[in-house]
Amino acid sequence: MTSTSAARRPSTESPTDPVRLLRSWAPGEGSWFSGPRGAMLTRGVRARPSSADPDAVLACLREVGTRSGSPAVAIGALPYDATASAHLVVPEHVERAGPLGAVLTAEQAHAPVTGVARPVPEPARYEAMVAEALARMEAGPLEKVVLARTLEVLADRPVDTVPMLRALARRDPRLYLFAVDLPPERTGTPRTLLGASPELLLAREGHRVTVNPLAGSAARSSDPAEDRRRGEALLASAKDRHEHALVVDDIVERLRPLAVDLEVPDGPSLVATATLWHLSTTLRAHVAGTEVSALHLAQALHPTPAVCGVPRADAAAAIDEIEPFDRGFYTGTVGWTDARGDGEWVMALRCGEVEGDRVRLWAGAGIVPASSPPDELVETTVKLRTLLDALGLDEG
Ligand SMILES: C=C(O[C@H]1C=CC=C(C(=O)O)[C@@H]1O)C(=O)O
Repeated sequence: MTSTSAARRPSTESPTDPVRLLRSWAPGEGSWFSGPRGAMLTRGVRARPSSADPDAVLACLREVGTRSGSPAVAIGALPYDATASAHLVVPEHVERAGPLGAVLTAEQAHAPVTGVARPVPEPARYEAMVAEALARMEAGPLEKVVLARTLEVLADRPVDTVPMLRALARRDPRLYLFAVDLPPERTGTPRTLLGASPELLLAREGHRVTVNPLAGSAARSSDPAEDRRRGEALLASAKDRHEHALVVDDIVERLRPLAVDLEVPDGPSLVATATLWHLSTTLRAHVAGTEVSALHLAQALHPTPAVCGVPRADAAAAIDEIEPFDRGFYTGTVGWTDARGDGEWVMALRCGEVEGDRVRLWAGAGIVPASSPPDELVETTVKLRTLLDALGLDEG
């Protein structure tokens, strides 16, 4: 563990206005995380855990807590590839508030970003990637794989992440909104991972554990009757229910050795974001003691088949071989964990990495034998809109 100056005292955690809190987020100064359980703004760096190993993080949090006399939190992001470097910090200040709710609707839209967005791979190549995954499924043990594509945006000026986060909050404040400073990669330019994810990997509150996988998606419609029809069709779709069940089964198998009283609903239900319907299952369980922290549980589940596939090793190999880019933190997990073992970790989806005038956006789709390449391309295009709209860019 490395420590930085403790010149500023940590704030005590007090109830506060979530909108005021959101408006005080500034890139380079700390991180933002919010969802249905509340919002968190952090500032400064008190310590950096030496690794993302959950025991090392818990030990670091307990040491910082003892030294500072107040409960410590670690916040950050873990990459898709568990062998790549995680980014976790123990902030100097943590301020919490209730959920954002529908409170930013009156806020002014910001000036759109202008620039060019280059798809990597090209859309036709993405369809070929899906076709290749389908061929692998016919030939071998692969049952499901999530394949992604990216948009590389080059803006005509440095991109301001403050209005982007506010735009995400305005559009759908109930999602998991995050903005995490990442260590600079090129020429010291600050990097921010920013997103509006609908998917909770795991929350631990005391002994209670909640897991909420999503898999199976359909684009929404502006016509209410058609919108409802699409939601109902998704709920009835054998292809999407299968894609979803593979995720739930994998989570149940990995959670069972770590938790008790596991409750698994009989079937999925529908949830909606501004652009998509998803199949959703909320699983609940209990864990004993603080030794199995939210971070332990998140790492035990990650990467679920909502972002990787089944069997995991075959899907990971297919992703490695078929996708022409490094996922970085996309399809990793973003969140926080504290010294009591509580925490929330969400899937890093509907997100982008902003670095000066460059933004990289990602979106993926779960491929199962009944998938069709053009439909999966459309699904990724709809998913990319979340961040494109936050940027104010038309391309997609
Ligand atoms: C991989 C993504 O979504 C996952 C989460 C929800 C639904 C999904 C789907 O229907 O394919 C994906 O598994 C993404 O948004 O980039």
